[in-house]
Amino acid sequence: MSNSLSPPNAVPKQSADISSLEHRIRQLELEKDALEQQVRALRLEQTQSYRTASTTENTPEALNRLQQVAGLNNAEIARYGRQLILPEFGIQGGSGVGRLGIVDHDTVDTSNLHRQIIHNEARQGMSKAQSAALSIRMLNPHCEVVVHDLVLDSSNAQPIIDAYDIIIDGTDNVATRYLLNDACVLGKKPLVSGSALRLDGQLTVYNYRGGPCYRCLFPTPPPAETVTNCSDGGVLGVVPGIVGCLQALEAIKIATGMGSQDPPTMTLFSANSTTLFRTIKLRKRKAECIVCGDSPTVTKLIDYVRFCGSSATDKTPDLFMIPFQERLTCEAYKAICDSHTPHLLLDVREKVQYDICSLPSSMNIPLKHLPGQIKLIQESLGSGSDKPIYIVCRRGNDSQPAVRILQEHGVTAGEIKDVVGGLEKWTDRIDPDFPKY
Ligand SMILES: Nc1ncnc2c1ncn2[C@@H]1O[C@H](COP(=O)(O)OP(=O)(O)OP(=O)(O)O)[C@@H](O)[C@H]1O
Repeated sequence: MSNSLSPPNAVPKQSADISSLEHRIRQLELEKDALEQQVRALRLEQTQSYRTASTTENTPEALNRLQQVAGLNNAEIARYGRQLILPEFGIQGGSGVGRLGIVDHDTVDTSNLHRQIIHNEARQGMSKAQSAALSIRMLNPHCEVVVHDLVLDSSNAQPIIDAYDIIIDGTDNVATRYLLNDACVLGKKPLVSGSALRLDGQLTVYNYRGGPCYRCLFPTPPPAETVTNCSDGGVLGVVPGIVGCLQALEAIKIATGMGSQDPPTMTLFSANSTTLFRTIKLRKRKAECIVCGDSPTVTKLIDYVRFCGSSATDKTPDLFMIPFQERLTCEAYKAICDSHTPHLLLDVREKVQYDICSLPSSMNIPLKHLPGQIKLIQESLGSGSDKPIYIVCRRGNDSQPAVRILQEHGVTAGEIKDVVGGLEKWTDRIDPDFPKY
């Protein structure tokens, strides 16, 4: 006998199952909202109790108690006093970060000094991780700093990530960003991610309190040739400083239990905009994300250089698109110039870089404009010409796709080759007076 509340026509079993599951999901979502509200209320209570505790903290007894509870000595209390008396920090918040780990494989370069103020003039050529550790110890000899002077990759990342509570990403390549994301999801660590380019910066906290991970936002890596870093695109010195301070702030808030942005947010900074900051709300890809979603398929670290099709270091690219023997060394190009062999030298850097310095008789067409300028190139060469085209860029990265673009557009030339190592190698090997920037 049918229930009087049932619809007149019986619903097929599968649809009934789906709708009851959907009903259950809605119930669970309501329960989740209620629990999140409870957590927020408890956090508020906690902050208020810190506040009450710290109102009595000006007495010697209270300072003694603070010293015992937080394990701080008098010198540290004197040093951090201004922060300890903040109601939002109180005793627990004041006890600081126990251990800082620094990962970097690179050495300090002159071009780093306008923005990476943890290094200085005298440290050029020194390991960046060592130099940063030195500066931190000079600021506070009690701080424990661990130096990881290495390229972080899938063979070594997980144990390093697992040894820390919060991970801060300031790297400059997508392969390492995906690596860090996956290692943080697998190791259940919040990832405070920051980036800066030209006049703009970005800040996001990933994988924190059920929020999205980097792959929720960027499920697939961008094509390698569309990614620009500071060395190619430039950066205003203060911008990474602003982003770095925001990253430090989020890390401190997470460490002290104040919590991070809620709901999860991407903060965009633009030195060129009148408001400077704007924010975008982020959502987790609950079902679809292959790392942090409902049915993850990435359960261990993969080869991120292959996955992204781009190198994890911008100094020694290890993914050449064109085999070395099909390219031209600086020495070979110098010989061509010395023998006055007719050719077209194409410089595919951005115009601002070309204006800083360029090789004689070169023609400047930035890589991104190349497909639209094929006719001009062919005209400069003379149609049906067997004159060769040589292509140069800053470091020998952009010149490779440029060769491919000309080949794909059917440019007829004697040969089309690019110069290995670009103008940087030209300075190192051929002309030390040619500016390096
Ligand atoms: N996989 C990695 N392992 C270790 N360090 C990394 C890794 N990927 C990036 N880094 C480091 O991240 C830092 C990023 O800093 P930044 O973007 O200013 O680039 P840079 O290499 O210092 O400068 P430039 O690109 O202008 O030469 C660099 O010091 C780089 O060595």
